[in-house]
Amino acid sequence: MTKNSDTRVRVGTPLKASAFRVLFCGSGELGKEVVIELQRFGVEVIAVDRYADAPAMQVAHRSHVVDMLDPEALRKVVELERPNLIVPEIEAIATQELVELENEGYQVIPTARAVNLTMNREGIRRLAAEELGLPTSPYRFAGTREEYLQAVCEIGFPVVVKPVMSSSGKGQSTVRAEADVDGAWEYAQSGGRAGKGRVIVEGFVDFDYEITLLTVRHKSGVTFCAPIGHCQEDGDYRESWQPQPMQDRALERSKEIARAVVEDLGGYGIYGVELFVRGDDVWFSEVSPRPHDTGLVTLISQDLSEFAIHARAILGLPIPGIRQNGPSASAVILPEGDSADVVYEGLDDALAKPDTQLRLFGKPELQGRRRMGVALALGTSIGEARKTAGEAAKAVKVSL
Ligand SMILES: Nc1ncnc2c1ncn2[C@@H]1O[C@H](COP(=O)(O)OP(=O)(O)OP(=O)(O)O)[C@@H](O)[C@H]1O
Ligand SMILES: NCC(=O)N[C@@H]1O[C@H](COP(=O)([O-])[O-])[C@@H](O)[C@H]1O
Ligand SMILES: [Mg+2]
Repeated sequence: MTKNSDTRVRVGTPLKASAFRVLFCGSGELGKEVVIELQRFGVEVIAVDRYADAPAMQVAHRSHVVDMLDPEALRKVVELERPNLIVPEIEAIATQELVELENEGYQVIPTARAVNLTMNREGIRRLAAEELGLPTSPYRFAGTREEYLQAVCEIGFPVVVKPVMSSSGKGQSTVRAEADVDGAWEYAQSGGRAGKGRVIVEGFVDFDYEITLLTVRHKSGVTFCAPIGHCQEDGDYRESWQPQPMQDRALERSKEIARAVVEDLGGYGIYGVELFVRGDDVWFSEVSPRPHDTGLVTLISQDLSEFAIHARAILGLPIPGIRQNGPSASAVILPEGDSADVVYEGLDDALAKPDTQLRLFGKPELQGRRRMGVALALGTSIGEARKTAGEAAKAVKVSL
């Protein structure tokens, strides 16, 4: 796919000289769905991750196993493949190297700066709170145990402690009393996606509910999806639903905050803007410069899923409208154990009801607790959709 002088998109043929090549840094479940959407446009896709047979690798044209936190290794694979677009899919990447590559002419989605700032909680939090003046939880950063203890003391219980580079709740804990303080530091040092390092200590926001506002920057402007409500345990999402009922004022405020963030970060693509809501008050929490896990619900809740939207936006294609299909929900399949050959049963029970779908990600290994799939459902109400999705997820039996 190339741009004519009038910027209209032209489609080439994968694996030929005319191919439009997209390289994914990170090849998990979210990338897998975007790869499928790009394949539908005849794009040539290269999937990269830290381990072999990652979900997106299974649907890409080819793949590479690379330590993406190693700048030299990352550069080597980019220079080998010379992609038209580089699409970061996970936060644990040597993002400074992406900045360099962008300076040399590579195009990073949505922009290397957006990826660099959001991969690290310090970058995005300082931008949102200190430069854009958006409301956030109170926070401190700490690089040593002493700084950490000082930060907890200044903010006061309860606090949420997270490694600056982590996601899906890895290394995250809530500290409610003195007895939890040491454990939270140790967990943050061992549980992040990039090893030991700095942490953020956040004051606990006592919200009524939290949302992800999927916000897409595309060639014709900014478009919002209906708000997605979700519930999290141990910092990781368990269930999401759309649309989250909201007062007009809170939704307007959410859109204002999301617009301010994505307009500053720029580029084309979907962003998952995470917000806490209490009454009419809205706090910015964080933002993913790519599809969001809670947005898996859009595989059933919208005519264009967040993955289809991302594919269109990054290719410079129009997104004239997004149809919402009514009350919908997703529930994760989150087994725990150890296996290098997981088997799934009960799919027939899970899919027995109409308006129910499943995705099994095909992850090659389970070590500890890992999201391996998701159940999706439509309903006549959010409550019904959540119940159906939850039952479908439970019906899937995982044997190790
Ligand atoms: N300051 C806070 N006050 C109250 N709850 C919080 C706070 N920070 C985080 N949480 C809760 O923990 C969840 C996960 O936090 P956060 O989004 O920062 O972590 P994450 O590891 O980046 O997760 P993900 O990658 O799934 O988005 C939030 O969705 C929210 O439910
Ligand atoms: N909250 C971020 C998120 O959901 N990211 C998704 O999880 C994958 C990593 O999964 P893994 O830890 O099971 O390898 C990532 O590659 C991405 O698809
Ligand atoms: Mg989050």
